[in-house]
Amino acid sequence: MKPNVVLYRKIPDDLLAKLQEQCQVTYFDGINADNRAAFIKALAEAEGVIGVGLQFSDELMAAAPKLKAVSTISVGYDDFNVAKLSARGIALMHTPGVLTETTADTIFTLVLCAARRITELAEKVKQGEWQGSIGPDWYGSNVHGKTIGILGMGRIGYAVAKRAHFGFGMNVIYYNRSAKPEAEQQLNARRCSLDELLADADFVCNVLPLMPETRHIINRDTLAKMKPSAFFINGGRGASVDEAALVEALKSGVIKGAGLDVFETEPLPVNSELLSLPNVVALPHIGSATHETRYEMSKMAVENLLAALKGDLTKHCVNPDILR
Ligand SMILES: NC(=O)c1ccc[n+]([C@@H]2O[C@H](COP(=O)([O-])OP(=O)(O)OC[C@H]3O[C@@H](n4cnc5c(N)ncnc54)[C@H](O)[C@@H]3O)[C@@H](O)[C@H]2O)c1
Ligand SMILES: O=C(O)[C@H](O)CO
Repeated sequence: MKPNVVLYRKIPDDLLAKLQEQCQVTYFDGINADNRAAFIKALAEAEGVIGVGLQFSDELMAAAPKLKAVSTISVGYDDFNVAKLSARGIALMHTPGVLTETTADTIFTLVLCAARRITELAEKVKQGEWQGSIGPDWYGSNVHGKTIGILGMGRIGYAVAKRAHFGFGMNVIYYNRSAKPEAEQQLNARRCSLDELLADADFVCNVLPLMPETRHIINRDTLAKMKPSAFFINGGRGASVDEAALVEALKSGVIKGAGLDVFETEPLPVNSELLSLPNVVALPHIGSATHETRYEMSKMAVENLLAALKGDLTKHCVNPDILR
């Protein structure tokens, strides 16, 4: 008999067909207040779950007693409690690698947009405010030749650093749990302490995964250690930043500006003070959001789930130890 699977995010038709060939699929086009009860009901028979953008709470875990595998269509897996999944022998699969270069493109776009005030000034042009030759009040800051500090020199951190080093002649420093010899050899990157990075970087660029140690790693104290001319770029997770402290730092000139793809609450509430600050570039969590990359992520997530339901955890499994 085909295993029951609950899909809670739209995926391309050919990938849905592939999933349906091997599984009995119950599909939800995202979970909201109207369909949550039906979703919870469907979880009762689910051996597999696949989707993204939903906190997989204790309530949802309890509603899924037959669950064997969860496949998130993302590389970040902070929506899941890995220890609790592992304790129940449930495999957690994710999509590393396929989104690395696209996400690095987005993050570097934020570096450029924040430094050169691209969205702010483009808006002024549209509003008819470009009435003469521009002066220093519309100038930005150089990117080339500056120092970029990468928080989290993993796959995406390295891809950002590669762009900075080869494309913009930037000096690369990084803060990471372990040393990254490839970055040191290929990009002349230097590993340093968090404090050192904050003091030296012209662009502090967060690509750390969200976990207890990285929650609010950017806060009032760490922001105060940055240069007043520096920019903070967030391409990791919103909750790595104390947003109230960031707003304060941006308003009071503790730092110069920010480029943000992720936020503590998403979608970013329309009354967020961040939206009223001219020195903030805010994007709607589009790190990996290209047609090509989102297709590859869905494909990998479907393949991951099918493999995990057959007991194959050799690829893209966060907790393969459950087999021991
Ligand atoms: N904005 C987006 O759309 C988007 C897209 C993809 C990924 N992301 C985020 O980026 C994160 C990184 O993705 P990746 O593929 O580069 O992951 P990765 O695992 O390759 O890299 C993470 C790096 O952080 C380091 N690290 C982890 N915890 C640390 C700690 N406490 N202190 C210091 N270093 C630590 C790891 O050693 C690793 O080198 C994801 O977890 C996700 O949250 C965001
Ligand atoms: O972690 C990821 O893959 C991105 O944030 C997309 O959700």
